Amino acid sequence: MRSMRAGLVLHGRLLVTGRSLGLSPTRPCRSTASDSSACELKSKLGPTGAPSSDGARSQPVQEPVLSHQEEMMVRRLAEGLLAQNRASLARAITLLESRLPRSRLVSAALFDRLLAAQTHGASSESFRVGLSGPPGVGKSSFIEVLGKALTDRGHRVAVLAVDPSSHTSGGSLMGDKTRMPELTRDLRAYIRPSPTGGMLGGVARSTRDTIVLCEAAGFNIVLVETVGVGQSEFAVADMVDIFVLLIPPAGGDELQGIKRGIVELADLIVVTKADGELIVPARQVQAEYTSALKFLRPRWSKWKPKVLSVSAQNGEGMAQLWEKMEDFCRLARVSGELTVRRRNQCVSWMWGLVREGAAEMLLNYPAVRRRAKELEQRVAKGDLPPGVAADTLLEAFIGATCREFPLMEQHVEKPDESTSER
Ligand SMILES: Nc1nc2c(ncn2[C@@H]2O[C@H](COP(=O)(O)OP(=O)(O)OP(=O)(O)O)[C@@H](O)[C@H]2O)c(=O)[nH]1
Repeated sequence: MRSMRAGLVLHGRLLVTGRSLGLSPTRPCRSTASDSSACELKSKLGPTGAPSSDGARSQPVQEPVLSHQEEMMVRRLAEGLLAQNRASLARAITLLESRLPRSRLVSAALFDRLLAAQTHGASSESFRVGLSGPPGVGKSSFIEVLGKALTDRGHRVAVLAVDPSSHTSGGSLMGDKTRMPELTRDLRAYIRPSPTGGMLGGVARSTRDTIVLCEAAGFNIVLVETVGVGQSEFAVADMVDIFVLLIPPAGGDELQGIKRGIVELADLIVVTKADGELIVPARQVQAEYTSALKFLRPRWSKWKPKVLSVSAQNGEGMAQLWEKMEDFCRLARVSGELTVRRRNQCVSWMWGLVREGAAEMLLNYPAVRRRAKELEQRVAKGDLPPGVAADTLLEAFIGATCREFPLMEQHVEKPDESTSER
């Protein structure tokens, strides 16, 4: 606790802005050893934004107290979510995606309430599936068929579509409901595009929290779909239980638009469109990947990545694929590795947000921003080693915060080593 306080004093701005962003003061995280989902509910806030991106000064400290209206909103949303009401889920996600400080405050309170209702117990039963593949590989057709098969078996399926290109192309291609017409009409399914503003690795920071909200609303299978753009696949792989890479039935990674390193992250590789004339090339690609995987170090003690081929057009291979996914889920649960993976993901997500928030905060000081430009140029020319430039920039940041909060300097305490970042 002491070290945490020191951190807050040292970065006085964090204290101020963290509060204005609605870091809930009410309760410490009550995560149990058996389930990291409580922490997921609790660690839902994105990076801080003060001073605001336009360089404006941060708001004065404001007590994160909800108005009566906001309290009512939180209660209604929580009740709606727990009653598996889709409209409440949609509203809760919209609230979560908002970057307005009050909205963050309200959504933090909502997560608090869900935590209090012990909904995290339910999410430990959920299964989070990441799906990625190059454009045109057949993701929507695949999800439509798999999703329908799952809802027919009684599962409740949420599909979160992350399209990192949507903020530049102006619209969310992946959110287009015509892509999965049957699943869109299915009352046991819920499809939602994830916006990409304020991205972490190309994935909306709210995507991860949206998974938790969907689980609270009773969706026991969450499919997170991403197109292979930027670093989005890597970010998605780090927020799911199983990561499935879809590959088209054509040779060569580059030809297929598959990024280096992504194959290593796949727990399952699925060659799509294995029908008609494409059966033979699909089987060839399957064989190529099967032998390539032999040389990779498995990420799980009880699971070796597998390669399958399927056709969304005629349904061939889809049942076997789901069987494999279930095998994976069972093994990962029984071995306890799933719990460990989720916990590690929470921690790494937290640090990712801290890094992103700290960089944002740092650059919001005009003086630091100016210094950064100058240092960048010197580093680019080779006049200054990057490490020295980074230290100089951090010093400029500390100088700026100390100038702003002169009393803070006197209170700077040595951070407790046991809790410092690894
Ligand atoms: N033969 C065959 N074609 C398929 C199959 N699945 C998808 N396709 C075709 O492949 C094309 C792309 O399919 P989509 O499902 O839209 O692929 P996607 O990866 O979602 O594409 P984006 O929306 O561009 O990311 C379409 O013309 C589909 O008809 C399949 O199982 N067999």
